[in-house]
Amino acid sequence: MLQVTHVSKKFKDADVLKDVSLTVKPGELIHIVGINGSGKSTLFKIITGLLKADSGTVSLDSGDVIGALIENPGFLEYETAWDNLRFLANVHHKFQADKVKKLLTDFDLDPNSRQAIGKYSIGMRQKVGIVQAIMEDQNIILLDEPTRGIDKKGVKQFVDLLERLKAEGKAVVVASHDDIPGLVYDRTLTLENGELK
Ligand SMILES: Nc1ncnc2c1ncn2[C@@H]1O[C@H](COP(=O)(O)OP(=O)(O)OP(=O)(O)O)[C@@H](O)[C@H]1O
Repeated sequence: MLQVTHVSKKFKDADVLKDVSLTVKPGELIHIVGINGSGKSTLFKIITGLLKADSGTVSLDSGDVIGALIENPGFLEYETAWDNLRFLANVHHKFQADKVKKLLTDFDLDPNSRQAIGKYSIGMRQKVGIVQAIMEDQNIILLDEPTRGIDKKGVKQFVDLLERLKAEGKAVVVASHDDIPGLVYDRTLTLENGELK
């Protein structure tokens, strides 16, 4: 279980997050809606430890592992999607080839492609970014504008994927500025003027 308690963050004089609290339980699918610049990425960066909050806490249960797609996923541009995913998972000694193959194929990406990821379209990169956020059986998954650049068929595949994750008891938080067609959430919260309600 993820618990964000009274988190605040300022950049210079701007209050980006003001006393934000959020609890995410296993199997929950949560939507955080907010316009560009409302602080969605900042919140995810604080949850993952990339940024430090000015005050407040983030806590996880023992055994919780966070997977995240934040902003534009960074990859080794001259390497293939497969080699990028293998590299990332090997950092944790957890590369599951069969699983990665299935996740890529489910998104109409070719696991055997020799194309460098630098030549992928934005939507294709997003798909690989989503795969890296879940391929190690992470149980708390944070996805920032996950469907950016993804076509209609890919969005449907994404919705199916989230339903499967939910059925497996994974918690997913999707941050986006608009609705993702077909996606039904357990809860929708709005991030506005630094407040999450
Ligand atoms: N490192 C930083 N230093 C200064 N200001 C920052 C920094 N990171 C973010 N900001 C500012 O904080 C605000 C929130 O940014 P953030 O990226 O969290 O918004 P967002 O909701 O994710 O936006 P988008 O939907 O455009 O990705 C913005 O005004 C941004 O300019």
